[in-house]
Amino acid sequence: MSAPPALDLDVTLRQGAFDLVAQVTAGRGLTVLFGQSGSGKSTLIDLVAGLKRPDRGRIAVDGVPLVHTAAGLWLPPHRRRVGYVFQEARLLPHLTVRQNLLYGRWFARRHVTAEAPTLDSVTDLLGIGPLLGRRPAGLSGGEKARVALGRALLAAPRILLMDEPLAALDEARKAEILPYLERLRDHAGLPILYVTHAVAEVARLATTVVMVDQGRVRAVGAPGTLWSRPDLMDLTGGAEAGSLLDAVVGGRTADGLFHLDTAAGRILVPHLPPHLTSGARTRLRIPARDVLLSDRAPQGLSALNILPGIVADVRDDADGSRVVRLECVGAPVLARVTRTSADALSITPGQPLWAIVKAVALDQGS
Ligand SMILES: Nc1ncnc2c1ncn2[C@@H]1O[C@H](COP(=O)(O)OP(=O)(O)OP(=O)(O)O)[C@@H](O)[C@H]1O
Repeated sequence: MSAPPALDLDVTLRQGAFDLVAQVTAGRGLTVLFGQSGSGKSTLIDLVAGLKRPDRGRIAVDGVPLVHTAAGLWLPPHRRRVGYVFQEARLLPHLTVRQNLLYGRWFARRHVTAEAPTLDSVTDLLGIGPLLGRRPAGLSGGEKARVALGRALLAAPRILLMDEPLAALDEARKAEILPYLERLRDHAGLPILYVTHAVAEVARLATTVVMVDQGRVRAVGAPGTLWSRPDLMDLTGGAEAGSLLDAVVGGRTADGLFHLDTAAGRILVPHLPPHLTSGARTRLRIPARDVLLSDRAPQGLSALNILPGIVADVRDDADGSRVVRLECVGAPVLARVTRTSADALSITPGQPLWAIVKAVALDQGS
């Protein structure tokens, strides 16, 4: 028998004028709930945590039912074994970091198994050993966030819920936390449901994305797939929209450029953040407005990255431009061009074109 999904949710809820009808099945790894303000992301998290009750439906985590309205089942929050990390750390100010961490463990005392994380393993994973004797008031925002994460992990949850955990931090603190979130995703063996508005966090962290729109789930899939769908551009970023490509860091060219191998072809970049060494996996963003199109193989251009492809979709965008989805070998690349340029190339599905990539964004890590 195959393992049950990490999260299986099928609920309806009416709160005030807002109507939520959602079905979400998430596997392991980190699932991002992405959508505009007021679309229902926090409500979904609160339903899993038990802070809200659905009018109808069921929620199960790792095959364990938490809610099943038809069967009269509703587990209260403290019996769900769900770890919730809020935007603000909510540490207990009179306790040291060690005592705050063990406070999380105290709640889990009845279900701590041999596999449950220990104080040492969590301290190592999050790099908070040097903070153990300190009190929250003296910690930076990033340090507090890591302690709050540690406390949630020590409660041995079945799933970790994170509602915009980085929103209150400045860019430097965000960059400090992101590598720990990656380690958590890759090594803690715990499904994570993560709310964010930030495409940079999706690019860096998401295994799967659930697009939430006005109380409905509009699409579910890998970030690269969803960010290349022109029909989702109203949610994926409008003018800022672009493709997300999975990449593996390769070697360097004779003149010092770094290779990034993607399914769409090899991309060359002049710089890489230091944590991206050969063999590392990353995701790069190619803004659609930074892609030019040509109907013949460009010659004598200074651009480094030219990807051949076939037009899969072309549509008008609200701002008067045209968005073209090009299938480049094994991955799609979006280009935003003016209608005049699109007409000059008479772009139609099936046509071969070359994408000239002017800029590639790599999210900086530590
Ligand atoms: N207790 C409540 N009573 C009535 N309406 C509510 C209640 N809680 C939330 N809402 C409404 O439900 C909708 C969804 O809210 P929710 O907080 O889930 O959105 P969100 O996608 O998380 O938004 P944001 O990104 O701004 O945090 C909003 O229109 C909100 O005003």
